[in-house]
Amino acid sequence: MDVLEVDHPLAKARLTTMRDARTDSAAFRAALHELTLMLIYEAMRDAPVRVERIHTPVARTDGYELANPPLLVPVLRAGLGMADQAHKLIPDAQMGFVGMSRDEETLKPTPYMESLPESLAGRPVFVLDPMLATGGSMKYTIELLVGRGATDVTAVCALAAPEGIRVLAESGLPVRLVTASIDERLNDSGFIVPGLGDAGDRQYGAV
Ligand SMILES: O=P(O)(O)OC[C@H]1O[C@H](OP(=O)(O)OP(=O)(O)O)[C@H](O)[C@@H]1O
Ligand SMILES: O=c1cc[nH]c(=O)[nH]1
Ligand SMILES: [Mg+2]
Repeated sequence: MDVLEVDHPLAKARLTTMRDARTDSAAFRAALHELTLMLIYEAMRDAPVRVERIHTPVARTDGYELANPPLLVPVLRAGLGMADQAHKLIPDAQMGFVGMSRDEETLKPTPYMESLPESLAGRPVFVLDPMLATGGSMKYTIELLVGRGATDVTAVCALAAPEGIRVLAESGLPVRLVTASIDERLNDSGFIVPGLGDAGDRQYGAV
């Protein structure tokens, strides 16, 4: 599996804000918004473009537009904090939604919502979720997408644990990962270490 760790001072600075336990919800959301722009920018680096001739006020030149914009799929709740920013960079993208909540005892994902186009054949898909921990939620989401014909999935995550990366790599699913950091490990409660805590709670409050 291809893994791109976006190792950039600006990404590190936003991630530091998100990690810091003193950061309040508003500042956490703002940092995630800005980090998302950076992750999507890197994730789109090799996206195919269509070339067309245009006129500037001065001369004719080549113009470029995305040949096949990805479907954006935020995983609720925490992925919602990445959705608008990804859409800002890729305004032509369609958006689907998956709702998933991890059982904090078993660490298994419990899906509660799914709103996706019927066929994803031939369409790249970007799954937006700040956290890849055990990998259970992401694997479940990608299986849903593959069930609808997706063959080209990018998981866009602020943080990833080695355990979750291994689960995706060994799944054989057609996925690559773009993340701002591969952290050390999971703790006994399934939280990423050093991590940033619960990404949903830190944005929206504890449920
Ligand atoms: O890799 P995993 O072990 O499956 O954990 C990662 C999942 O946990 C978090 O969601 P959570 O279940 O806390 O839901 P929330 O976004 O509503 O807070 C996170 O946003 C991922 O979806
Ligand atoms: O560290 C973690 C692990 C799973 N989900 C989160 O929000 N944070
Ligand atoms: Mg949560």
